[in-house]
Amino acid sequence: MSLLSHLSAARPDRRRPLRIALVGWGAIARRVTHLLDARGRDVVLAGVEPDMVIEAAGRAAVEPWGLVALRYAESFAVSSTSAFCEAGLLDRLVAAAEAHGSQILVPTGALAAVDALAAASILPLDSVTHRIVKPPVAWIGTPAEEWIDLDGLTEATTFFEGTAREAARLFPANANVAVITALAGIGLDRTRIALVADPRATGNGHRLQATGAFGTLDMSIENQALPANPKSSELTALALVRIIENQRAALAL
Ligand SMILES: NC(=O)C1=CN([C@@H]2O[C@H](COP(=O)(O)OP(=O)(O)OC[C@H]3O[C@@H](n4cnc5c(N)ncnc54)[C@H](OP(=O)(O)O)[C@@H]3O)[C@@H](O)[C@H]2O)C=CC1
Ligand SMILES: O=C([O-])CC(=O)C(=O)O
Repeated sequence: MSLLSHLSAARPDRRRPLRIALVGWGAIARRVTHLLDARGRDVVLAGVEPDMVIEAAGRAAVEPWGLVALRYAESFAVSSTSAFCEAGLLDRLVAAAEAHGSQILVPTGALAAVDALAAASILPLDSVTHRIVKPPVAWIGTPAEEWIDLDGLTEATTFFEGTAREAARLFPANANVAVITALAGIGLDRTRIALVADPRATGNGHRLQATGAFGTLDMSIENQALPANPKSSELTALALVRIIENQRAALAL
């Protein structure tokens, strides 16, 4: 076999439909399935032998499903990135990916400018801050309920300031993005997070600011929430669709 034909036999055939398996059947998974269906791309939901396993379930699902997925599939995409605030969990998944030649994918989720932050982190970064603003309804069922009067708020109120690790530990359903910021930039313990309840907010807002040798970054995004879950943004589902479609695209963006 010539070197060229050997190389071409080794790479995945992107003309073959992508077989995906979804873990979780909530707001994000349903929206992703609907969008993929509506766009008519060559993606097949597969119960067995998937190429890609996509977690859109919850923190508890990440390690058990990740370990199985990384053994049998090419890639495992994680939505509940707050799981990575648990010491050692990400290391165990990375070890599994290395052992089996598979890959952990961290979709950009509800966030923008993650690519720029990750590129910027090749040179030293001085600071990274991330402010998450959501309407009071999105903070129901979280510790915010005990710290502030969510029903009686008349103005935007910051109820948490701390590290990305602590934000993800305390707010698993609202601060997955804090971990994405941290992984792209300066880590869970140096990334500063502010969490805000704003009675005037109509969606979920993120402001990411970073300084370093690359220059400065200041990104704001106002996301529509998913109707089925006000804690989760539409962009999270869209980012998953993008990463899924990119697996087979001739032009990946
Ligand atoms: N990375 C990011 O930017 C973002 C990440 N997220 C995260 O993505 C995940 C999915 O969000 P969303 O769809 O809105 O959440 P939903 O609550 O709408 O849906 C979660 C689904 O996962 C199922 N589920 C929960 N735990 C497990 C488990 N251990 N194993 C298998 N299935 C499980 C639930 O089943 P049942 O109903 O039976 O409990 C439900 O079907 C959440 O963890 C959320 O925090 C959300 C927004 C942004
Ligand atoms: O959807 C969002 O805006 C962010 C979110 O819930 C999360 O990171 O968990």
